[in-house]
Amino acid sequence: MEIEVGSFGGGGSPNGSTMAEHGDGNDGGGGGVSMGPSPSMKERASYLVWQDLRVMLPNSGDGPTKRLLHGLNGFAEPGRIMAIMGPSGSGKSTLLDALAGRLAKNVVMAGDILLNGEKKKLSYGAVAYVTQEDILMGTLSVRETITYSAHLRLPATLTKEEVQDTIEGTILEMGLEDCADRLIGNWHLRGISGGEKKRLSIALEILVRPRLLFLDEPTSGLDSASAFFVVQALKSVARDGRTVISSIHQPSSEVFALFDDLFLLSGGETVYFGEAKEAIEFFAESGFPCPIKRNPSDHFLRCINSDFDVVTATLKGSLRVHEGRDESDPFMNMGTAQIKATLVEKYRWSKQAVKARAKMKHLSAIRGPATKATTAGQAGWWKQLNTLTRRSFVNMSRDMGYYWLRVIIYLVVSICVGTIFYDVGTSYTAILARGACGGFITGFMTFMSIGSFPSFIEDMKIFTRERLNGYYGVGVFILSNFLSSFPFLVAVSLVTGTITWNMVKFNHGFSRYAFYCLNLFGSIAVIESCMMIVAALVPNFLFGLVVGAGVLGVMMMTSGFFRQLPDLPKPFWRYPVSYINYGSWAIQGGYKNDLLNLEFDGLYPGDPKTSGREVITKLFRLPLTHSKWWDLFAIYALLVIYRMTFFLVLKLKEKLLPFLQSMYAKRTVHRLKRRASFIKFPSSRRYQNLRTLSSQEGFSSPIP
Ligand SMILES: Nc1ncnc2c1ncn2[C@@H]1O[C@H](COP(=O)(O)OP(=O)(O)OP(=O)(O)O)[C@@H](O)[C@H]1O
Repeated sequence: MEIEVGSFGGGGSPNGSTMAEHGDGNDGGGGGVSMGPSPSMKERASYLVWQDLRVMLPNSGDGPTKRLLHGLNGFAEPGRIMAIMGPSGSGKSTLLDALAGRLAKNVVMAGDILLNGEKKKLSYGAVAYVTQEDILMGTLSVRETITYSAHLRLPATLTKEEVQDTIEGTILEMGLEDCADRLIGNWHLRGISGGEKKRLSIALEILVRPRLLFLDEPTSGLDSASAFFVVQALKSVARDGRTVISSIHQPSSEVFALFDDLFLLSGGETVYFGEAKEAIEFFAESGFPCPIKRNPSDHFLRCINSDFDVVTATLKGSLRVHEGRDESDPFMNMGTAQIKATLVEKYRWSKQAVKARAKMKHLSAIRGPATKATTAGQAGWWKQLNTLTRRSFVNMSRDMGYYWLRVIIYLVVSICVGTIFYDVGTSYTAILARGACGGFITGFMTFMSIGSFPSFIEDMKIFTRERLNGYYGVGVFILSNFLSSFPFLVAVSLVTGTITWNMVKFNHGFSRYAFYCLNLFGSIAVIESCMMIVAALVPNFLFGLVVGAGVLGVMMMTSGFFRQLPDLPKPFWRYPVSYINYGSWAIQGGYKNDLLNLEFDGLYPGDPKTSGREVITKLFRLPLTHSKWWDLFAIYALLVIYRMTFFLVLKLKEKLLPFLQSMYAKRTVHRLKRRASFIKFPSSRRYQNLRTLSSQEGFSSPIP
């Protein structure tokens, strides 16, 4: 039997707990009276059912496969909010990630996930996911953050007023009106509180009214009042007809009372799944009643957290425990492993499990609107580019560490260079001085771009979060990043170029000055791109800095200043490294720009003058077969190539890793299947061992 979404309000559910009938969980117009969900709720309704969901960590060797989730069954309904609870390491995040299609690449998933009756794996942009860490731009205010997000994701067909209404409505819904105009805050700006940040993270995800909302421990690190506020806000999101699933760690009793459903996990197994308020009854019936004054969630976790075994074992030897020992306390007489095993077994035959199985069967037959990406590609490409560029520019201009600090340092170092090489002249010794000064400016001064690395890392974090939620494409991000940084790079190049040019008194003429600044700009822009690639590949602050510095060091050494280009070892260093190194082109172009029509004094008075041409070809051993403009062109071509490489790196990270993941998964499954077929007709000697192995790996075994 197939049932249309929304057609169940009249009591088609086996246990009568459909969305329309949860008085506290819907606002379908009836305030708890069974009037059925509103049309908009019907459109948004998402029923998620998971059957025999297993997640395994395959062992590449012959060791056993670690099972992270053991054949879990469950469902989530619109209008309700579900808590996934369990001790640390019990598999909460793994379950959440499996349902949201965000599992790590190194694990294998089996089983079915049905969304409105259709078997599918949710992926990028299909659902909203709020991560544990709040990844936000600290330089923006709450309203600005939501506004930029709205312009990035809301359909272009909406009018300005409608967009504004959505923004203000979301701010109100998440209770952010008091802090709407405050900055979020970063290392040098005091900003909003942790609870407000979390509500802002949720606001960003509910902006486009997703049908399914996943949250990974949204209350961690918050005090009880903030945690209550956050979950209360989630409850109102669910009441709007959305399906909300959240992992949660040790909620207070007030917070726990807000959840409609509870999925209790221990060691990847279901300890309890059903209505949250029935869990107390289940535990009591299983022989582990919750003491009157204890927070139910604390009690549940106390029962199944094996870490307590260690604590109890330690305390058992101490006087305190002997004196106050209560033999009737099950925790003193049973280990948590035993309690957990009892609960898992009892749950299997409990009335809650029977009810859940019937409900799953019913929900699996529901057919609703197909799930499409909630967010991706809704705003037009140009609008996304415009919005991202503006947002990134505002961030760069407000973040002291992004460019301003660098502009100041460039200014100071330029003055230092200008005073050290002041009016360098055309004496014999000036040949070396001009070469060294040019080498320093194109080599070391551009090296200082590494100072932006921490900001790049932050940018990459925001990109990753937004990309995973399907906000925009890789190309838009890369282009907007370059466009927003453009004015700052121009400023840095002009400041450095103007000061050093005038103080050192390089070869005069406006076109030479323009070339000098363009050379500097191109070099800095290439280094920025190079650093972005490093930030994408090594998204760790310290390692990234080390790798970035190493790459730039190699570029400096192969630019032709420390070791002349013809002397570089031909394989590798000369070809191709020096050719893909902006520095070698920058130095060649810079020397041609400065030296070509100059004449230098001889070593001793009366010695013939040395032409700039001779200096370039004989002393610096650089070819004059192409003009300085070709050198400049090569730098800008490298800039395009580096940006394209950045694009490819991001794309490969996004596409290649899942591909390798599925290849690896297939290989592992194939290996396990081969073993399973091998045990079809086992010799009696091996029978018992293989049976154990097969059941350990979680694959249905042909062995009876
Ligand atoms: N991608 C992975 N690779 C290796 N091990 C993993 C992976 N994902 C999860 N695990 C392991 O699976 C177990 C469950 O991890 P998970 O993060 O789901 O637990 P959790 O209940 O969310 O814990 P916490 O509350 O501490 O976040 C842990 O032992 C963890 O080390």
